[in-house]
Amino acid sequence: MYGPTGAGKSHTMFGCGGGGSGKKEPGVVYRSLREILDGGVVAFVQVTVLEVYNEEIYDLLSTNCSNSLGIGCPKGGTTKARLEVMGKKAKNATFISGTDAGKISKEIAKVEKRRIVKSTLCNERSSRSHCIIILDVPTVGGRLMLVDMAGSENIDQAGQTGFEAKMQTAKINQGNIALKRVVESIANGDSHVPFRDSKLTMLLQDSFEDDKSKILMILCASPDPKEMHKTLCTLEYGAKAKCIVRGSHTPNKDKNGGDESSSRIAAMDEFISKLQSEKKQQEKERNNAQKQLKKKEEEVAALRSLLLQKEACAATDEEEAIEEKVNERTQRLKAELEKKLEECRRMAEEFVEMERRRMEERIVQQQEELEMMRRRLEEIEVEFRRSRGTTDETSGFAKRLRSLYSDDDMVKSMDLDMGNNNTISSNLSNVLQPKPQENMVAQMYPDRVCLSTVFEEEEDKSICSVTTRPMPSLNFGGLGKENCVNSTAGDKEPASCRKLRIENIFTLCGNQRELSQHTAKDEVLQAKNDQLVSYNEHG
Ligand SMILES: Nc1ncnc2c1ncn2[C@@H]1O[C@H](COP(=O)(O)OP(=O)(O)OP(=O)(O)O)[C@@H](O)[C@H]1O
Repeated sequence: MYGPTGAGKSHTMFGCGGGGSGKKEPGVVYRSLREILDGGVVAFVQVTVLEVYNEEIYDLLSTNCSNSLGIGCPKGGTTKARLEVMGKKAKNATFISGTDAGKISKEIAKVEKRRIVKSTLCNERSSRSHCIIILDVPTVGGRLMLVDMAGSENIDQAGQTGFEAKMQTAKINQGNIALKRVVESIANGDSHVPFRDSKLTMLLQDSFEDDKSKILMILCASPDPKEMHKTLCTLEYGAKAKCIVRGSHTPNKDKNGGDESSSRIAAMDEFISKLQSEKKQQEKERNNAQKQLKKKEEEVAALRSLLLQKEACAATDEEEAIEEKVNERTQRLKAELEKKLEECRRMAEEFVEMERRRMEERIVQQQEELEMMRRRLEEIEVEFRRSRGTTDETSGFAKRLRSLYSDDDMVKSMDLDMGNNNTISSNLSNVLQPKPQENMVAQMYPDRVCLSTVFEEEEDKSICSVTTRPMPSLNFGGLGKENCVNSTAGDKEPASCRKLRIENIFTLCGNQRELSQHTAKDEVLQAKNDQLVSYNEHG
């Protein structure tokens, strides 16, 4: 029983509510006795009650007062026998025996009152001694030692004054401190355990050293909050006592002749097995932790793969969006291209229509000009006939022109009917003769009239062209105007001159197509003539 003063050690040990076995609340001593004797198995016990006070052992059951001490004797005045310690036991200790738990309890209750108590500031009946009740059961060879320790206390807190009182408190604490050292030494595995530092530890040595013994420590703590620090110290002491591995630290020579090494080895084996069990537990926890870690890693991997899938989907969506934009833009550009093409087509049609209108206007204009030219020729012819004194209007060049242009075909304007070219030629010859009247007409219309006659010798045809337009850019090629006007069919003029005239005629008429065709035809004929001449010359 361990704890600070006033915590309830004596109350737990002996109970309260009356003396002997008749207590309403019996303590551990009476309960144990009843359990041993009333259990039906064991019918006999020997009880010894000892008190350790000031490092002396007193027999509370002895009535011999020879060794009695005056100090601290209960009111009853009964002296207590002081005992010597022999080995680990009190020599000549008195015991009471019996099989009746009630009677024994009453005797114990009597001697309980013989314990030395004193009123302190902490406890009105503070035990000043350690009380040891030893229950021997010879029939089974067992022993139960119940120890009610004196309260560990602070001298100042206990209000102790005077030298003797302080010495008494110091002695009490000596037993407590010695027991504390023994417990710590055993717990630490020291080779030396200080059992002999106090009488209390000497009497308890068997209990600590016997491998078969069991030690139960009851810690008492005060409910007073002011005693908190004491309660903590008490708990620390109890925790230290729990670490005791009995039998491994103290020499033990058992009855079978075994030495301490066997018990030490057993203790070591037990310690090793304890460590192994702890290791197994730790490995189990580690395996569980690894499983959880693996599970977490799998979850992380799954989440990563999910993230990658999401990113891939996002990339695909982005590509699709880009492709869709490209398609949309392509469609828009195609539409714009179609629109532009349509616009170009429309512009081309407008241009063609405009050109067609312009050409029509030009044709109309040319027709008007031809008509005007024709009328002018008629006037000239009338003038010419009048100057000659003839009135024949059915012949002549003007008449022929009138018949030719009776229909409005502009193409025929350049393709004169060659079937009657002699007449035309003669008429033209007449018309184009450099006669005084003609000169006169020419003088009258110097920039409006220009006549040119071409005789196609090879085809025996003559082409006559007349124009009343201003001469745009006629090429006379060194030929005098007189030569051009006065040319006849019989004249031997050079081919270049003849070509030049034809070009002039077509230029005047504005028909370049016929000009190119005629020129090409002329060149072909010229080539044939040259071949023929060459053939004749060489036979
Ligand atoms: N559990 C409890 N129920 C009722 N009263 C109790 C209890 N524990 C202790 N007490 C009372 O407290 C007082 C002190 O108890 P007790 O004498 O047992 O303390 P103690 O630890 O033995 O002190 P000390 O070490 O000084 O002897 C006593 O009057 C006791 O009746």
